[in-house]
Amino acid sequence: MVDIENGSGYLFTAESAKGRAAYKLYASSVLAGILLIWFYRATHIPLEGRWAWLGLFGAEIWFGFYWFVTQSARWNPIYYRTHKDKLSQRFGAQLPKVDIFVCTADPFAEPPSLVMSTILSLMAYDYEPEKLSIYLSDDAGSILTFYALWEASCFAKHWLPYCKKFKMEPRSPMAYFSTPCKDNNNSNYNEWSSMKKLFEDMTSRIERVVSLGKIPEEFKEQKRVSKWNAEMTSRNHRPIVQIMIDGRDQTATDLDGNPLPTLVYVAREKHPQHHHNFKAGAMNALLRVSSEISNGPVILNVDCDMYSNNSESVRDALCFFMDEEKGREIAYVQFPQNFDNVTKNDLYASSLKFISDVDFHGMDGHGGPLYIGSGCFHRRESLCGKKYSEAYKAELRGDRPSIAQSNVYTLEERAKNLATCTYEENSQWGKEVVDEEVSKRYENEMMEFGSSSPMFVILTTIAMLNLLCLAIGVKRMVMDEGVEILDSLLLQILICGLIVLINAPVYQALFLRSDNGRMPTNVMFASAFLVLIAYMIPMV
Ligand SMILES: O=c1ccn([C@@H]2O[C@H](COP(=O)(O)OP(=O)(O)O[C@H]3O[C@H](CO)[C@@H](O)[C@H](O)[C@H]3O)[C@@H](O)[C@H]2O)c(=O)[nH]1
Ligand SMILES: [Mn+2]
Repeated sequence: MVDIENGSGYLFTAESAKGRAAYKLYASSVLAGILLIWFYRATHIPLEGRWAWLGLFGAEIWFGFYWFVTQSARWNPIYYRTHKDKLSQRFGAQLPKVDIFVCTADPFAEPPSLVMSTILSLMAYDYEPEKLSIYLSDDAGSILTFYALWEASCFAKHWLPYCKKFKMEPRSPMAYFSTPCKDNNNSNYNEWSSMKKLFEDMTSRIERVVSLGKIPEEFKEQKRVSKWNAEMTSRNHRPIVQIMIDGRDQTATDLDGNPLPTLVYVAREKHPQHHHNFKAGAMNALLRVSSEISNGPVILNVDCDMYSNNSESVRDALCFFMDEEKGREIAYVQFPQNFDNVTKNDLYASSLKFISDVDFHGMDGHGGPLYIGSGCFHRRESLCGKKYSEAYKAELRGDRPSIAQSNVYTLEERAKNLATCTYEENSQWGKEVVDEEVSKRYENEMMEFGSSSPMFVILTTIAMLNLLCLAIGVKRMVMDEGVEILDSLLLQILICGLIVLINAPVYQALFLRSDNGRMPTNVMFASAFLVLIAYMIPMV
């Protein structure tokens, strides 16, 4: 997508990874190895055991092909660097509006207190608040989440000035207050602890409301909650669009008198007869609703369980979109995802470290990786079906003519009509409830096998077969033939030993564990049967 340029006028530059010669040397040695194996195989066709030969050769060709394909994502990793200083110099107050979509679906599986920290991390972006609009899509249509959003909009009046003053990261209050105050200055510390207190009070109010399942009476009276009634359920209700903070409102300011970003609550219509298409359906509704209210030409989408850990992300993304030379070739700018809740050794490699540190940079050398669903900035046009053409000149400068000249009520009414479910049907949306024991095992880095899956049968069969072979090999060495056996079988025994070593968690799950995450008995029997067959084949 982008050439490697160092030109001083660019808003972003791409750099090739360092140490490529060493990598290429290494890759060549692997390639030589693969070719030698193929050569050996092709020139050593046995008279007997042709099937085994064919199987091995097939596997080796397949491996070689697989290895070759993966090189495309390793060969030329690209690292981008943005020049945000130039962005401000060049565009000043002419930067575009940005609409941010946060999706939530269930106030019990995705606690509103957590979702609000996500919202606050986005409201606190280092970007003109007049140009930011944050939409919370609530697929549960829950008044509890609505209440939480109102709490967050009040807390934002304290939080945004605090972020501005201390320029700290991350700006998710939950993440920020999870570590002790690093400031030794007394008055800063006092400010920190009173802010923390405010935040904790808000969180406990939200949590209380969620656990009681109903909102306080005084809130009911003051706020416009007439849209909720006793009949509505999360699966069957009219669309709700409520502008919580209207960015155009001169009186909507934080404690320092600075404007606040626009904040909108959206619950698209749900009806049992229409499929709602999960997050994709929510995103479509948000696209339409936001086009009526703010119509920002740049859209960021964030899952409610992911906060933004860098307040400059908007400016970073705009460096790509607004680059005069290359910007028009870029439809979306994606940020890597990091996870806080992985264990020390990341038992399941769930932090996607390898993908985001290696593969994605590798794919950047070929036009960029695929969209991973969250933490991604899109041009609105690219989501609305606009086709790329060479002649296209991206126009993101300045404010677009806004449709939104009307008052809040008219706007909400118009937006509501865009959030109906003409083509969305009801469907089961649920999340697995996390079992206490399962999470304890996860904390202790014990792998979860519990369910009987064909994958575990294969795994167990290979593990048991190798254990058996190792045992037989060792027995022959100790009891029968002595160490001479190593002359012919050293490599086999070594490989067997290695496989046994890496399968330690499997043996543990098979023979030593008694918790529910152990290997199911039927998997053990199926594998034992397969091992027996494999063991007997040479005898017939
Ligand atoms: O009916 C629904 C279902 C889900 N969501 C939201 O969609 C997001 C993603 O759902 P989650 O359960 O967190 O799925 P993950 O597997 O964690 O998400 C990954 O995979 C999804 C695609 O399967 C992508 O959309 C996500 O961005 C990506 O992070 C969350 O914010 C949900 O609240 C809705 O808004 N409506
Ligand atoms: Mn998620």
